[in-house]
Amino acid sequence: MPRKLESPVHTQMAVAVFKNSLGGEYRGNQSMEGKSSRRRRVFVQTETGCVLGMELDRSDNAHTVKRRLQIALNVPTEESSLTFGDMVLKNDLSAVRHDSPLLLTRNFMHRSSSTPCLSPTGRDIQQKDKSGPIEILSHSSRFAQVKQIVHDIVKAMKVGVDPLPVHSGLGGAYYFRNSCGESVAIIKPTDEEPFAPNNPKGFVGKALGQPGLKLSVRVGETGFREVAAYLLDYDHFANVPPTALVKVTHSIFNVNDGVNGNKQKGVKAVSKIASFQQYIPHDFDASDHGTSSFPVAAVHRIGILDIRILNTDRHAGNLLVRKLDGVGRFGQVELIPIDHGLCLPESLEDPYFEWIHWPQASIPFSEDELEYIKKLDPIRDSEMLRSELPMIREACLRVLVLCTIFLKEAAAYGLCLAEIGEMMSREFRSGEEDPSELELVCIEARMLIAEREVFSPKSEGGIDEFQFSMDYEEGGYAFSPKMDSADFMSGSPFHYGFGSGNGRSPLSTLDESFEEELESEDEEDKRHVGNAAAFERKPSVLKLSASLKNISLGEKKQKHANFTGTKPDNRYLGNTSSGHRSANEQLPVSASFVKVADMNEEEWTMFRDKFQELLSPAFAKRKSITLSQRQSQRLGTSCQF
Ligand SMILES: Nc1ncnc2c1ncn2[C@@H]1O[C@H](COP(=O)(O)OP(=O)(O)OP(=O)(O)O)[C@@H](O)[C@H]1O
Repeated sequence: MPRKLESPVHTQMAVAVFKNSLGGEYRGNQSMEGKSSRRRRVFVQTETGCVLGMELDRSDNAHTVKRRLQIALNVPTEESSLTFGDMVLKNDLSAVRHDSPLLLTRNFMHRSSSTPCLSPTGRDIQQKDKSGPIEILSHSSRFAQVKQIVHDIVKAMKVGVDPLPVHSGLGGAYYFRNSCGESVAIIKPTDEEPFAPNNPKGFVGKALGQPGLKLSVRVGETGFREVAAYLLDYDHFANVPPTALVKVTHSIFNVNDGVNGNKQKGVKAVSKIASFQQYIPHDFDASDHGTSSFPVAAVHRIGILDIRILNTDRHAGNLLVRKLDGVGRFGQVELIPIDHGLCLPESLEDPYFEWIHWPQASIPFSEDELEYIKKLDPIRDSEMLRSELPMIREACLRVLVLCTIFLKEAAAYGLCLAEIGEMMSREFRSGEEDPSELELVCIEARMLIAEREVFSPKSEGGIDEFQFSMDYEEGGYAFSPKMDSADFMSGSPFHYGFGSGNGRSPLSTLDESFEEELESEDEEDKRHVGNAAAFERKPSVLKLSASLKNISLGEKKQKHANFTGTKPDNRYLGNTSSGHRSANEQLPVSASFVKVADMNEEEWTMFRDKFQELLSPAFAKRKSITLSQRQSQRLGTSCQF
């Protein structure tokens, strides 16, 4: 055994800061800041939620990290990968920054709720944790407010003020309090999200890293999205409460026993990676109150944020309302947007914008709002997020870039919030889901760059090879959920707070995905028909561009069906998923009409340019639809604002 692996393990249940052979003891953030850059602390999380803090030095590699995990947590680490966002870490750990959360994932595809939980019992490894009870996983000044709240909570914990569990919502959440007993923060551990191994409300069954409630958002990855929404909310424009990623240690947190998903009793302090958000005192949420009193500017600002981040979960319960005048008259309420865990999906998705039919959303943007939108720079945003949240996936950033470009161009064209939101939303007709107008533009842009590659003299394989690879490299569906629909239906909390506007819910998306999974098996058979058949399909693929050019809203479904079969099978959009998982494992193909992760840098740049070019005709079409709708409904001057 290498010398450094013999060093003592400091851990307390799932808590640990692993001291390496350099012998230094971790004493919190301050001491790390003073140390040389040779030493970095990281937090390694297993798929079942155990967290081990350890200090790395330059000679460390994935193997040594895994060995330490094996010793400290008694978990098998063979056949597993150490991942950091999109990256699978091998020998070189230089990309891993101080305080980064890493994930240990097993390489087998079909994991289920019956997979034994690897949470340590604590008996073998109980030692004192050297780190503080709450540590912000960043030293950025952007989290100054959070730092102050953390300080207050730690003081309160020392005098015995304990957190309280939050009963609403599907995930595990806890109100942490100050010395006066007032709630000052809400903490949501990443391993207690819906379907995550330690969810306290019975919604378990998946490992961290697998597709979650939304198929394009992995289990355990909602925390960094909450932080991303806060970081992107420049000048506190939309009023997102200060949010950070933390490592937090407390006995209140939930740990399930792995086999049945039952709560473990008598568990001592456990460490979790969690989102930490300032608690904002409020009077009610937007589902409890008429929306007509909401200020136009507040609705616009939240809508602008939702569009940029493609929020798939802006239901009324995720808008807190505070009365400013004690009564809550028109304009005298403040809106606080919360719960951004399902934003920035890894591929274009159907967003959920509760505000879409509110009259405020049909009022044109103000000069200030247009100025704010004009100044948005999605490339700069991406760089900022990469630097503040190094685990963020490139696919999420590409979605941010596309949606921000879409917003900027649409606002400059003169579209209002409701029109932009509608263009991003899918339509459901006769039980079928149509791609949104935004997605159609993306499909068209991908078609055009694919055609360009086919006809380019530089194209190496020529048409046959190109077509063959399109047909054979499309995404295999790697994820096989073990829960059946009965499992999903069994918990009434699923009916809580979702999709009140259009009757859709994440549940229906899940059901659809199962159907599509079955269908994709048929597709799989069809794919293995050989090169000749693949070549046969070429003309229809090449014709798609032309056929989509004159697409109208009413024709969308039909045209799309002509292209892809009957469902979104994305022959342009998928990628191979082998028998082994990687950090960049593709999400299920059926989750999206448009993928963004599978393009290389050059394709992505070409795609972005094409996308931008295609926007103005799409906006013109939308404007004419709005006008004709207004005429037919005689709504022209009925607006009350
Ligand atoms: N920043 C905050 N300030 C005050 N209360 C909050 C805050 N964030 C969340 N809450 C309260 O906690 C409840 C649960 O939070 P949240 O909706 O974020 O959890 P969730 O498990 O993600 O819920 P859902 O299942 O609706 O997605 C909210 O309904 C709200 O009442």
